Amino acid sequence: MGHYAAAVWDHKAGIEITKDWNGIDQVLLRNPRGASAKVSLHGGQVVSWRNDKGEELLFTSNKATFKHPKSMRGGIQICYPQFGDCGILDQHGFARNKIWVMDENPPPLNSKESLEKSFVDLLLKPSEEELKHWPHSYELRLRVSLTIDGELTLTSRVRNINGKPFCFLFAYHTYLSVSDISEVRVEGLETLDYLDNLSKRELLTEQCDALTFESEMDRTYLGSPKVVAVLDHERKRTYVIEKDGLPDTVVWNPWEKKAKSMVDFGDEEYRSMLCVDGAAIERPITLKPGEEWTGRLMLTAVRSSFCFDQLELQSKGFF
Ligand SMILES: O=P(O)(O)OC[C@H]1O[C@@H](O)[C@H](O)[C@@H](O)[C@@H]1O
Repeated sequence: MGHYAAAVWDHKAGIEITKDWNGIDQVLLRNPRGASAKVSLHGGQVVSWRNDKGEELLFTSNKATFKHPKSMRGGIQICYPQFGDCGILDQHGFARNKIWVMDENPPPLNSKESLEKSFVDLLLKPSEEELKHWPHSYELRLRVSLTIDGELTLTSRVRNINGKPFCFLFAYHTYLSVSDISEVRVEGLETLDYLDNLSKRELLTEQCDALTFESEMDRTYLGSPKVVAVLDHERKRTYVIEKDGLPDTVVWNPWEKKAKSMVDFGDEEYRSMLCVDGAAIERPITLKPGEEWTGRLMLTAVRSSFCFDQLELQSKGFF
């Protein structure tokens, strides 16, 4: 890291503001090695994450619509304050459909945080109109940062501004780009209990050594470990997904039949994506007035070969 002086590469130096097709601001984060990430004020959604070779690591559907207020199919969506359809709000809550605001003078989140990353802070607060539907005063601060190694970190802080205690669920709905779903294996979820969302959230226990995919899957793994790995053999790439404050992991692939029923998703696109979401779903988070919650997701994409990925995962503390 030595020769990238903090003064040359601070969080502002690596930032560019662009507009999307609807004129809504997007923030492009870049690092000196050529990796990048793009975050939209529409939904606070990460719409792109590229490595230093310019390869896109997140999936976006070719049929995705970029029309406010509908969220875009792909990237990383913020699901808050509801996950799925269990609640009074629209599926996955309202955060992914709102226009967020960029904080021009973001505070330091903690003293240990290095400036040698480019980052942006987006804010979401309820309007008077929104308080009629969900009467809780909150501030949601999302920090998206990109390091010199191309690691992408999303840190969300929810604060109860005043009033009464409230509860919420949260998920980083993360669409990973994969070569072919039949070549993919997820490690770290073996032996865990999960809710099967395809059979009325029935509680089951994972029996397989590693997850592989042959049909539709929609599961919430409970009390999952801090690190989960998604291995893509054909592309020789391993995604390492690390999380804090997010006890659950959702794994979703719509497969053929559901893909055909989704208007903003191609019939065959289920082959090239997999959603693995760090989440807090089983136990709602409760905040008393003035309290704050933090949930963090760190994504790394490493080159893997049969032996090498063992070493990489080891160095990440996976084994
Ligand atoms: O179509 P949406 O609202 O973006 O949701 C997509 C999927 O998101 C997943 O996280 C859920 O587990 C699935 O049940 C859901 O179908």
